[in-house]
Amino acid sequence: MTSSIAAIAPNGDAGAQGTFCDDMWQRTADLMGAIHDHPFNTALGDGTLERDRFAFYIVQDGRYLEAFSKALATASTRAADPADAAFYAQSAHTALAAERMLHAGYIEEFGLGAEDAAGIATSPTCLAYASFLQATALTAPYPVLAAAVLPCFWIYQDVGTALLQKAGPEHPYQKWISTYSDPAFAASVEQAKSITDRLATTTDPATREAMGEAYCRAAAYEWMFWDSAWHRESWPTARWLS
Ligand SMILES: Cc1ncc(C[n+]2csc(CCO)c2C)c(N)n1
Repeated sequence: MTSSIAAIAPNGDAGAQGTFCDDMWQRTADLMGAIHDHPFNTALGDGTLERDRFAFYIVQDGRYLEAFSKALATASTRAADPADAAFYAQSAHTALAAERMLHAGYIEEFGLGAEDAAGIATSPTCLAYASFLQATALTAPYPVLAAAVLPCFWIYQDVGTALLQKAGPEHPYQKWISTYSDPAFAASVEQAKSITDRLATTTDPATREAMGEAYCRAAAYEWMFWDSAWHRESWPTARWLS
């Protein structure tokens, strides 16, 4: 099964039998395998991930979370259903409050001061993913925005629960793993999925197709985000302009 964006069937035909989420899970099956097998995640799982790589990831992720939280806040303002609006507003808060607390703990543990972190440029991949989400939030139909934010929830739960199977209590990145394998987080993933499924069934075929593209694009960015942290991605232009 290919997971390329080009493989999305016109008018979402491939998903005619299943829910939108089932359809997306199938289309991204190969990509999900690559995310689980990525050296960043295998090293994160067996506890051998170098601190510098994790620190780079944490700093980039802090920037990502600021942008992602704004995209969620925008989803809240655009949701017609008050329960959906409350869910996205709550998630916008969680992204900044709970997850950034996790980040602040690691930044302190790594001895990275605010100035050290400020000296690390936002990576091309982090900026691209954040910009994609914010552009989608402001210019795409609301169901497309719901699809674009879904991989962030769903993929982290999938990776977090897989890592939990491998990690013992003494694991160096235990707090990160517990955040994303927590049953309370699983409940929020279910809610994000059910909102998106409902929107997919009530929207027109062209919008449903655009939802599929947005989901796949965001899922691709999730792989790229791990990969950019593994390589500590920098700007190729950094020697001329910093
Ligand atoms: C690149 C990247 N993708 C997804 C997450 C996970 N995440 C970020 S905000 C949020 C929803 C509200 O808590 C979730 C699940 C992350 N940290 N970094």
